[in-house]
Amino acid sequence: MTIPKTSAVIGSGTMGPGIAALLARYGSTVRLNDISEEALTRAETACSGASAVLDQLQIPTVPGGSVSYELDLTAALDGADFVIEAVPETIELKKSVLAQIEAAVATDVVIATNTSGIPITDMAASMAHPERFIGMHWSNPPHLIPMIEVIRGDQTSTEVETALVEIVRAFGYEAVVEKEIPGFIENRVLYAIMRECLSLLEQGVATQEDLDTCVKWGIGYKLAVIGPMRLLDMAGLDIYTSVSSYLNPDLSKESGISPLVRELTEQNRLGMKTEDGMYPYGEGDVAAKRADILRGLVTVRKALSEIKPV
Ligand SMILES: NC(=O)c1ccc[n+]([C@@H]2O[C@H](COP(=O)([O-])OP(=O)(O)OC[C@H]3O[C@@H](n4cnc5c(N)ncnc54)[C@H](O)[C@@H]3O)[C@@H](O)[C@H]2O)c1
Ligand SMILES: Cc1ncc(CO)c(C(=O)O)c1O
Repeated sequence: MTIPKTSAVIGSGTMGPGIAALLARYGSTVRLNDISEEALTRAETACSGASAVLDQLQIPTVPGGSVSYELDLTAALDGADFVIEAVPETIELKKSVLAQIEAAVATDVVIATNTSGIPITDMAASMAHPERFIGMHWSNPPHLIPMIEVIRGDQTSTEVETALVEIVRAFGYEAVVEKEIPGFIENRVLYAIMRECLSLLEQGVATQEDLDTCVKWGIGYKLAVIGPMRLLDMAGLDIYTSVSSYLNPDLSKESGISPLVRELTEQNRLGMKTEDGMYPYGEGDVAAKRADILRGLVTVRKALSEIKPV
């Protein structure tokens, strides 16, 4: 299966609209569903914005694609060849939505979940046809970040995995999770980085600004061109052995929530969504930062697409 003729995206919050816009760009007829009419209204603006970004990336429009906004789940799923679930990250809700989806589609329709890290096998436990269920973990913003993790559950069929990899390759890069583990690959690496950064901040080793500068212009810049495994070869495994022998025992072993994040969350200082978090945001700052982030991601994506993979 390359790009499915008819797709349904269930959940139209942060992730759903960008996913829908990308599938439509590649020619799929997409129905975007949500329980909230307000979310669907916002989604129209979000999809237009995502489509404009795809224009900036000069992603060609495959004829026939579209996004429609459907409050009724059954109508959204009617005739769908492919379904992506993108509702909030609680397994109980996801299981409930998956049951509703299964009741409305043919038994061979591939159902993918955009979960950030809940084991696929656990989610599939209550499904009638778990063989057609698979993890498809997009990264935010989904229409810009071309890497998508593909995660089998214990009962996911090989055919479904192959079909999903083919879909991802039509517009991006797949990273196949060979052994199911919470957080898969991307978020385990990201959360290890976040844990260490938060630990350094809490210890007073660095400020937010210097942490961001160090990671962006030191590690992030380098890792955008050289993956960590290639970097090991470039640095030399002997260097890694020497440094990790004293450094690994000293890295953060925080197994709970960062005390600083817990404190900020309890104060409802959640970040851009509350205009205060790791950084304060004045009037208009959030919209400006989001625009700067999009511009930066487009510029870097264009540059990366012009270099020979290392
Ligand atoms: N936000 C991210 O950075 C990100 C990145 C990758 C993956 N994810 C994962 O994607 C999923 C969605 O995340 P999000 O950030 O878009 O969440 P979100 O809270 O922004 O959006 C979820 C949407 O689902 C809707 N919804 C709730 N119950 C529903 C139902 N029964 N049927 C239909 N819609 C329903 C909500 O109204 C909301 O609009 C989660 O599993 C999350 O972990 C999030
Ligand atoms: C902090 C954080 N947590 C989860 C995800 C995706 O599952 C992201 C992301 O996609 O950027 C993230 O930043």
